[in-house]
Amino acid sequence: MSGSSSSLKPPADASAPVRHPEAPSPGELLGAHYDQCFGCGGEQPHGLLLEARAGEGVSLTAEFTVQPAHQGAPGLAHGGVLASALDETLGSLNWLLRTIAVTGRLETDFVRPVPVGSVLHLQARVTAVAGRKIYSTATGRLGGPDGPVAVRADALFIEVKVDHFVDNGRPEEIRAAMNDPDQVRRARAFEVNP
Ligand SMILES: CCCCCCCC(=O)SCCNC(=O)CCNC(=O)[C@H](O)C(C)(C)COP(=O)(O)OP(=O)(O)OC[C@H]1O[C@@H](n2cnc3c(N)ncnc32)[C@H](O)[C@@H]1OP(=O)(O)O
Repeated sequence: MSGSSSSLKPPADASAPVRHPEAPSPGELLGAHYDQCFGCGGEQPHGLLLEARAGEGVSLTAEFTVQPAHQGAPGLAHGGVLASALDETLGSLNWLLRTIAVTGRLETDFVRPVPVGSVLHLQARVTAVAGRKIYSTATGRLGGPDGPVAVRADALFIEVKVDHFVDNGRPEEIRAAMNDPDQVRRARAFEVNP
C-alpha cells in the first residue's frame, strides 16, 4: 500500500521550484553542511555519511552505505535510519533553493528490506513551492541508481529564519557553529546563503 496524506499534496496555486543561480552545478558534490550532522557530517562515526550530488533543476542524488551500526533486525537496516537517510537527502534539496527550511512532515514507504553492507541510491526532487512550504519526494534504490525501489518518501519542509536554530538549539553547539572562523562553514551549518 502506498500514497501520501493530503497535507503533502501541493495546493492548486503552488509554483514550480526555482533553482538558485548559485546552486552547485549538476554533478557537483554538495559536501556536508555541518560536520556534526548525523546525516552527512564527517565527525559522526555512527552517522550516515551521506554524500549528495546536485542534479538538474531542483533535484539531487545521494548514496548511503548501510553500516553494522545502522541495524534494526539482524543484518538489516533500521527503518528509522532509512527515514533519516531520506530526510537528509530531502533536506539537502533546500541548498539548491538556498532556502533555510526544516522537515515538517515526512511520510515513508518501506518497500523492500535493506541489508547491511548495501548501498542505498537516493534520488530526490522538489515538486512544488507554496509560500513557506516546500514539497518534495525521494526514492532509495538497491543495486544501483536504476535498481528496485526499497524506500520512498514524500515530505513537506517549512521555511524558517536562522532564529529557528539560534532560539531552539543547545547554546554550546550554536555558539561553536556561530564562532566558526570559516564563513562558508558557519553559514552552511544552518544552510544559510553565505
Ligand atoms: C540546516 C538543515 C538541516 C537539515 C536536516 C534534515 C532536515 C531535518 O531533519 S530538520 C529537523 C526536524 N524538524 C524539526 O525539528 C521541525 C520542528 N517543527 C517546528 O519547528 C515547527 O513546527 C515548524 C517550523 C515546522 C512549523 O512551525 P511554524 O513556523 O510556526 O509554521 P506554521 O505557521 O505552524 O505552519 C506553516 C504552514 O506549514 C504547515 N505545516 C506546518 N507543519 C506541518 C506538518 N507537520 N504537516 C503539515 N503541514 C504543516 C501549516 O499548516 C502552515 O500551512 P498554511 O501556511 O497553509 O497555513
